[in-house]
Amino acid sequence: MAYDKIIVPADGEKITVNSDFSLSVPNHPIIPFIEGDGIGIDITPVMIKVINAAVEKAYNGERSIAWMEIYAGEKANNLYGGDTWLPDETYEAVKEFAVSIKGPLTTPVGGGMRSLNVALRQVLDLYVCLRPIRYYDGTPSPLKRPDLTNMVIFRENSEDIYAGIEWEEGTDDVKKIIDFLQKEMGVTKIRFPECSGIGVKPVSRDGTRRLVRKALQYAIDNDRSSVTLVHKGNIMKFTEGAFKNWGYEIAKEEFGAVEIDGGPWCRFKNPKTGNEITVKDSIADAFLQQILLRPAEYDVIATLNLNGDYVSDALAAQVGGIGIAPGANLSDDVAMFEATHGTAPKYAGLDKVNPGSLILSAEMMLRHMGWIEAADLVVKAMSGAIKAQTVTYDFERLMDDATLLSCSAFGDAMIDNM
Ligand SMILES: NC(=O)C1=CN([C@@H]2O[C@H](COP(=O)(O)OP(=O)(O)OC[C@H]3O[C@@H](n4cnc5c(N)ncnc54)[C@H](OP(=O)(O)O)[C@@H]3O)[C@@H](O)[C@H]2O)C=CC1
Ligand SMILES: O=C(O)CCC(=O)C(=O)O
Ligand SMILES: [Mg+2]
Repeated sequence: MAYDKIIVPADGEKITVNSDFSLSVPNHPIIPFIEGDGIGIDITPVMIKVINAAVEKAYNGERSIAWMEIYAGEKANNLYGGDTWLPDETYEAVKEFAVSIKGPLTTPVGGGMRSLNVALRQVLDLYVCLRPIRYYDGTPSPLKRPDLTNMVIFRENSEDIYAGIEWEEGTDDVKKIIDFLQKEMGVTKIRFPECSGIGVKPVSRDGTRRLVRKALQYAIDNDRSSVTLVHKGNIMKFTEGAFKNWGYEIAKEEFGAVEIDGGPWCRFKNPKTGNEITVKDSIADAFLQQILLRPAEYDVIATLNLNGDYVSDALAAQVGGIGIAPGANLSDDVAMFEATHGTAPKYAGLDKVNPGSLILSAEMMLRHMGWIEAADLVVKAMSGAIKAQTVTYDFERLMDDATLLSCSAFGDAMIDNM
């Protein structure tokens, strides 16, 4: 495809996706990246420097990444003009090059444009938001035993209230919807119909099944002991409650799970290891206290979009905060990696924040590409820098004798620890 503002590096090659969705990764793959708004300007260059160092060290120069900048958010609007926050060619590049990484993008609250982050996920149908949560020794945490938190979140990424179907209070449209609900659907429980906004929450059987299928398969491939379906199905019966039912349904239908003690919990044998995998569920409010009090009882988590958003930041806090919380947005053939945190605007351009979340997202990207040796070096570097207590402000303020580093100096400390 011919691009307008995107410059495709001449010294790189495309990653291709095979018919079984495995990747063919050349030695010099082109990886598109979005710098991101706010602290994107601080963390993205540091991520690139650390990843380049890990790849160079792991493969002695035989492999390298050809980074290709693509645009979204403020930078896209400045470059393309005409209110272009997410150019079509950005979507095209993410699809064409199969593996990419992005910094955070700003979303205004209460009005203005809808989330660019969500748009990327929905337009490209990146239906899994994968967010692993693990503890690095020496990281400051509010828990006595943060090492017991080791979970992997599968957050549904394409539906739920993130579909953005809502009508603003006071508009003709919301009046029409409220009229319809009252007159045609027999709804009597809108407490203040004259001054309500209305939102719609679509949750589907197909959307749930494809997400839970990925979570169950992940548990098999990684020899994990349980998958917990997190929902608020006691209140939202036909969306969150249905998510729970459809989750159990696919575990039984496709993975051969059988109910334990009359259900609904069920269990199946991991076909690769012979170990048991328990499929269980938890109501979201209780789950949020369970993960603090009994984290060891939870492993792989499958949940809806909004719950997954809340649970991601909450779990990240247990093991050091969103400064080191990585993630990926995945379809069957496209992978876009991104940090769990946002643009943290008050810190933008200060060379202050923790680049760890984006660097660990890139670590997931290397693993996805099969560049395991480089990924392992990134993990070693992160562990080493934290153990040496050479850390950014977010950790330093919670540690006794740590050395405070800037964002870029932390990247250098990681490289020193490879
Ligand atoms: N995927 C994405 O692109 C996302 C985008 N957003 C968007 O980002 C904007 C800001 O959102 P906001 O709610 O403030 O959430 P943020 O995640 O941007 O920041 C909240 C707080 O988290 C801490 N934090 C965030 N990033 C880091 C980091 N790299 N290192 C250390 N600490 C960090 C800071 O805490 P402290 O103040 O204690 O130092 C910060 O004030 C909004 O427009 C939102 O929509 C939000 C989430 C994801
Ligand atoms: O899109 C946004 O602005 C917020 C997204 C978010 O919080 C997340 O993906 O965790
Ligand atoms: Mg979030």
